[in-house]
Amino acid sequence: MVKAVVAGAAGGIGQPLSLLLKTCPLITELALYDVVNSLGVAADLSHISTPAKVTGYLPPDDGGKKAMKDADIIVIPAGIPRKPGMTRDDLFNINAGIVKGLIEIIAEVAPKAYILIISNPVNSTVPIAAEVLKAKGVFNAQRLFGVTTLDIVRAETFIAEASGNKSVQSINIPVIGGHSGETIVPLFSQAKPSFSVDDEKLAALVNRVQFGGDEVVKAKDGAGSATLSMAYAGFRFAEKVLRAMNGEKGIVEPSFVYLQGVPGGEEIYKATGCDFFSVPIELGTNGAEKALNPLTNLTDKEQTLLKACTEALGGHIKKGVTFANSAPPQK
Ligand SMILES: NC(=O)c1ccc[n+]([C@@H]2O[C@H](COP(=O)([O-])OP(=O)(O)OC[C@H]3O[C@@H](n4cnc5c(N)ncnc54)[C@H](O)[C@@H]3O)[C@@H](O)[C@H]2O)c1
Ligand SMILES: O=C(O)C[C@H](O)C(=O)O
Repeated sequence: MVKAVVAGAAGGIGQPLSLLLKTCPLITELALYDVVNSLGVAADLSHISTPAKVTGYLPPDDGGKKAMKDADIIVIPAGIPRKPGMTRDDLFNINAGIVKGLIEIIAEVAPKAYILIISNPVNSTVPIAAEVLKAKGVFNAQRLFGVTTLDIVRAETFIAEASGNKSVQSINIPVIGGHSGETIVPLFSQAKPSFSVDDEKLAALVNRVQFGGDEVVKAKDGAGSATLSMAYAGFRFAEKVLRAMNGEKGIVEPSFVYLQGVPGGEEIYKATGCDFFSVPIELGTNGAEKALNPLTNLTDKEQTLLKACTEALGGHIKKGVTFANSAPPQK
């Protein structure tokens, strides 16, 4: 029996993500929580002929607690998205409180759940979640993930386009660091299969992965940010976590984790000085079982990207930690 929850299920990401989760045979119960419209989304999805039993919850009568009670995996895309001209950090003032409130509920009613955070700014919301769970005495770094899969999905797509590789799904590329602008570090030198483009094209590819989110925000012109590609990416990561929970071996995907709480993460922490960092993670029945070190054999250009990443990321992490430890409990 596997209970999955989407918190923010009625939103632009939440709806297609819930649809994809409803199609996943590994899930037996799918609880949809939102402050609006979740009952309608749940009724709609409940007619689909797949095993997961779908239920919807709103805040009244402790709906959040009921939705998340004893969940095995909780995916969080709750919060406001960017409009043109905004940075992800501009979302902090609203989304920090939303994530803090949801994690407070999870700490109480589903302390063992795997938590996958999509809400931006991921570089700060994941540290907020960790601090809240620590304060409640239920933090398990192996079960807390910032979802950075969209950066990997973009890198795979853009390489396939640039190199003319027709089998995009065979491409593997680590993207490490954080999830915003210069904190996103695609390691094209470690792409499999390897590929080669001139320096100018490589710089353009790096830039496109780092600022791919802006491309969508601009095209949507005030109507939000990436939702469909994010739902795909969020499902891809959640499904890998579920398959690993189910005993499948050899599943690796980068994710933004608390390095010192994941085996193998300590040496990456020492090299970057960042408590939280996205690196390839080996997933298993205990969640993040091993952080794989991608920092050996970086090219000079990647070293430069890494320096810019760690300089910015440290501040984002600190902002989240400070907020978590100073804001009062959320209602
Ligand atoms: N990690 C990534 O790669 C990535 C990619 C795309 C978007 N995002 C982020 O995901 C978030 C959601 O984006 P979206 O386009 O789906 O936004 P959206 O506004 O369409 O949906 C957000 C949903 O969250 C709900 N919500 C708000 N407060 C809530 C609460 N306390 N509890 C439960 N639900 C609540 C809203 O009612 C809404 O339905 C944004 O912060 C966005 O920046 C992250
Ligand atoms: O760009 C955004 O604000 C949403 C998301 O983080 C993305 O990368 O598409």
